[in-house]
Amino acid sequence: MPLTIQHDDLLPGRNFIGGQWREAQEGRRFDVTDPATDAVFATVPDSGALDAAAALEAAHAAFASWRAVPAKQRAQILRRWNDLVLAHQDDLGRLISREQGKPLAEGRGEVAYASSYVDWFAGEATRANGDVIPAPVPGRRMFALKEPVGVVAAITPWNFPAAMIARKIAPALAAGCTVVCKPAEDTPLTSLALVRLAEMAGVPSGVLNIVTASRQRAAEVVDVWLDDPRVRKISFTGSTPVGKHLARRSADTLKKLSLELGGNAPFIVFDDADLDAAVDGLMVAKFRNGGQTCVCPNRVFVHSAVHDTFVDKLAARVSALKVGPASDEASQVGPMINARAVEKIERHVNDAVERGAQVVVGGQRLASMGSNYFAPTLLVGVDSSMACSMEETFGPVAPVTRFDDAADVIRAANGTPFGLAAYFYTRDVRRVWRLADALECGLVGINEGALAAEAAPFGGVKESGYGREGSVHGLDEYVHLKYLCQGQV
Ligand SMILES: NC(=O)c1ccc[n+]([C@@H]2O[C@H](COP(=O)([O-])OP(=O)(O)OC[C@H]3O[C@@H](n4cnc5c(N)ncnc54)[C@H](O)[C@@H]3O)[C@@H](O)[C@H]2O)c1
Ligand SMILES: O=C[C@H](O)CS(=O)(=O)O
Repeated sequence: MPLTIQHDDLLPGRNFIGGQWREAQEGRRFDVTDPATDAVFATVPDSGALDAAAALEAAHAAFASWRAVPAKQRAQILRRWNDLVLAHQDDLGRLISREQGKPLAEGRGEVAYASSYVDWFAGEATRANGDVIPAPVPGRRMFALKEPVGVVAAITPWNFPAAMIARKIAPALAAGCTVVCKPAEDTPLTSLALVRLAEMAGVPSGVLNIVTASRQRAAEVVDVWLDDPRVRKISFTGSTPVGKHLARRSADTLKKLSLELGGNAPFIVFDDADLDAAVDGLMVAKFRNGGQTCVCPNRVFVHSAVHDTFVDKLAARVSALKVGPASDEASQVGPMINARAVEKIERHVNDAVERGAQVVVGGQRLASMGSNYFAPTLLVGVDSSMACSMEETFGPVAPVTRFDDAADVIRAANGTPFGLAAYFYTRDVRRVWRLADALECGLVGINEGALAAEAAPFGGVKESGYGREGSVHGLDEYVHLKYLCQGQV
């Protein structure tokens, strides 16, 4: 099925600054490619410092009036945005699949997922309650108010181009903040389409601004925002090295930061687990988006007593996965995002094999399909010395390690600088709580492979970052508390 868009006005192809669709001031553009074919199918502005500064001016100018808009009205605008997102679910799903490569069902599913955050934060806008504090001394009244922090810079990755934008922009607007956004260079079109729908929903001029830039110019754009004291918050999802750079560079102006960074999730199968459920959970968690998800299991630990049975069941499922372009409705695993991604996956598999792992399924590129395809892969005999155990592979590779002792596997699971997600399967209720306490991470799947939900707090610990998106805590990332103390009462 061709991934064509029915509504051309979803493809503005320009930056949105101060309520106007504009070319980059230096007039440059860069290519957007279809990862299924490597064909260029669109171009967008290759912005620089001038565009970043203009977006910031617009956001700063709009802040005073936007924060004064009653919360109920901000919520209504967000709801209109959400209605438009859902009304364009098919087009947006096709756009995501076209520029990101995920199967069409996942593209459509991501639109619904993105929408769930807009809907959620429309509700949260009206519940940004403060506190009335019992005064410890007579003659005083004490209050804590929630105030929007100011201009927010949102910097997003390519793997969930709609959901990551929604998860940042919706709470920022709900709180009364204005936004400058730089989407990932691999997937700018979905972000521009969402901003176009926000414009149609009535988000006022200057409140939401977006500038696109190539990989080479991303830092030039973001540095303008990092260095300017008027940007009060950076909300970033992406790799840990870039997250650390943002934290360092924004230190001089002491901005508030949310950093949703890389993971290295363990997936542990105990000897008393329901093995069919564990295989189901691993398939969902590992192969969603071709393994390019920050919460994907990156290390699979299986108890020796069930190892061979589990591996046999898993091998049958992995070999049955249908790889293909998103334009084929039957595809379950699409192309990887780009050549760099495939090179990393190949390096991890080759390194594992050289160090003694065995390939049970897959293990190589699918070059006949295109340059960005890698076969769904199952490795056994993996150990902690291998690159695939230490670094996030971000691809369709399930590396299995055998274990015998619960204390050892907890140590191994925690033996990484990262701490985003972890999963385990067991029927022992005491073990459930021991593991839930012991695992060093922000999200735990207990006999469950699908974790994310707008109502849940999403975020990591250690070098997976800090801050939480979604849930009743998500809005707090975009407000500060102001304490009022009234005397002579
Ligand atoms: N924790 C989470 O919620 C979460 C969610 C999705 C992705 N991720 C992580 O993101 C990574 C994959 O995404 P990616 O490759 O797009 O990450 P990335 O860090 O390379 O890029 C993310 C964004 O940062 C921008 N960027 C790159 N270099 C920059 C610089 N020097 N200064 C300013 N901005 C810069 C990019 O243009 C892009 O918009 C993985 O590690 C994945 O785990 C984490
Ligand atoms: O890649 C990271 C995500 O945050 C995706 S999800 O929220 O887990 O769907």
